[in-house]
Amino acid sequence: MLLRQRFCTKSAPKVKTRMGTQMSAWQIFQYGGNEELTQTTTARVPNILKPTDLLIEIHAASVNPIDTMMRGGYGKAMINLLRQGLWNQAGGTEFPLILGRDFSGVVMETGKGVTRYKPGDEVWGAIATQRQGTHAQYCIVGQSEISHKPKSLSHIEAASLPYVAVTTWTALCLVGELTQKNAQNKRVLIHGGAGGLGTFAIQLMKTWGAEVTTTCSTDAVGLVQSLGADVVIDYKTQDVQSELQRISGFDVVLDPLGGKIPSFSVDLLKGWRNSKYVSLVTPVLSSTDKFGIPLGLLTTATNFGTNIIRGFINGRSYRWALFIPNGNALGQIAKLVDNGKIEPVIDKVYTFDQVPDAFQKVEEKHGRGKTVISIKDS
Ligand SMILES: NC(=O)C1=CN([C@@H]2O[C@H](COP(=O)(O)OP(=O)(O)OC[C@H]3O[C@@H](n4cnc5c(N)ncnc54)[C@H](OP(=O)(O)O)[C@@H]3O)[C@@H](O)[C@H]2O)C=CC1
Repeated sequence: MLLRQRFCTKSAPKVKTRMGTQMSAWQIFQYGGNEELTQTTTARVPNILKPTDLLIEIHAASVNPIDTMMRGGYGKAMINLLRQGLWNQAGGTEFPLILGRDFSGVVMETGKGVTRYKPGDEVWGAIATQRQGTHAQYCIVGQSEISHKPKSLSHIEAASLPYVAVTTWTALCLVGELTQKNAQNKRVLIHGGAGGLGTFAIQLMKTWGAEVTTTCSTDAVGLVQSLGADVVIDYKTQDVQSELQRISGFDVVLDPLGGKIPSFSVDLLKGWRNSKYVSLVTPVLSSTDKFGIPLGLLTTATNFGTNIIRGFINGRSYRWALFIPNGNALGQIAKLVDNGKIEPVIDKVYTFDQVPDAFQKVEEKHGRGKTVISIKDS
């Protein structure tokens, strides 16, 4: 495990114009398993289509559970609906599809409406699901999806954070309504503390003065304690239900694991105290895949409504959160990183040729921090 391991930061290359019309990338041509991942050196370098878009040279990217799920077709009904606009502009189609949702890299070209960045700037970002992904030499991003990268991190270190950081921000801050000002002494339960998302969420909450309880396996207890977790429950050796019920009364519960979290978790919240259970496993994408968009949305709304009513009955609130690109949040997180408040936790770094191995690792679902792909320096 590379906790805060230092990698050389290379100075930004001289940027004048795009390097060529073809690039290396990992693509899929149909949904399926790892065997669908195809490496090419002749993918088309994407074009800037909107004035607020930028062309990025990617130095490093991470692999997230969403990449392995999208490889299998998860969310395709909704994501393809969102992609229609891009297809109309670029004349593209669903395949070949490049996976990968975050990156650290360098700005190569900017659209006319880009005001905050210029060629040569080092940036990081987590991009919308309908865009072509970041497991490639270049990608197109919108200026609202990125910020300047933390100066204190190498590209490999930086690439480990954007997707999990922005998702955590959405879940705990936008949906869970925690802020730097009000989080002090709040009691927060973070399930799955050893994974990519958990390792970031623990650090953010500790930086803001919350009291953090987390669950993880035996071998990860030391890791989550080193990140600041106040109470650690080892779900392999301890009775999670009785331990959590003993200390219950949480202001916010973050549930990234959905069905793996026992239903009693909702009852661990403080009653009648504006407490919130935030789940990162929403049925919206799986329901629309299964039933089509109208019926899938209806099923989701019914499910959501049931949980809201349940929340009203006991004064607690049940909410879902989804990744939403957020360059402003990344800018604030970059400052926390440069101030030494948050550190990247990297499980393993793979070369660009080893992308299928990186997918396999993430698919095993036993992350201890993040899985990163080195692209520029591979
Ligand atoms: N809605 C959204 O937009 C998003 C949702 N997510 C969700 O968050 C989940 C986690 O993401 P991420 O952290 O990146 O994934 P990782 O694969 O990095 O981590 C998953 C972690 O969960 C732990 N875990 C599994 N079961 C339990 C359990 N019963 N109790 C405690 N810990 C457990 C694993 O540890 P161990 O090896 O000990 O089992 C592992 O450390 C994803 O699977 C996805 O469902 C993530 C990002 C966006």
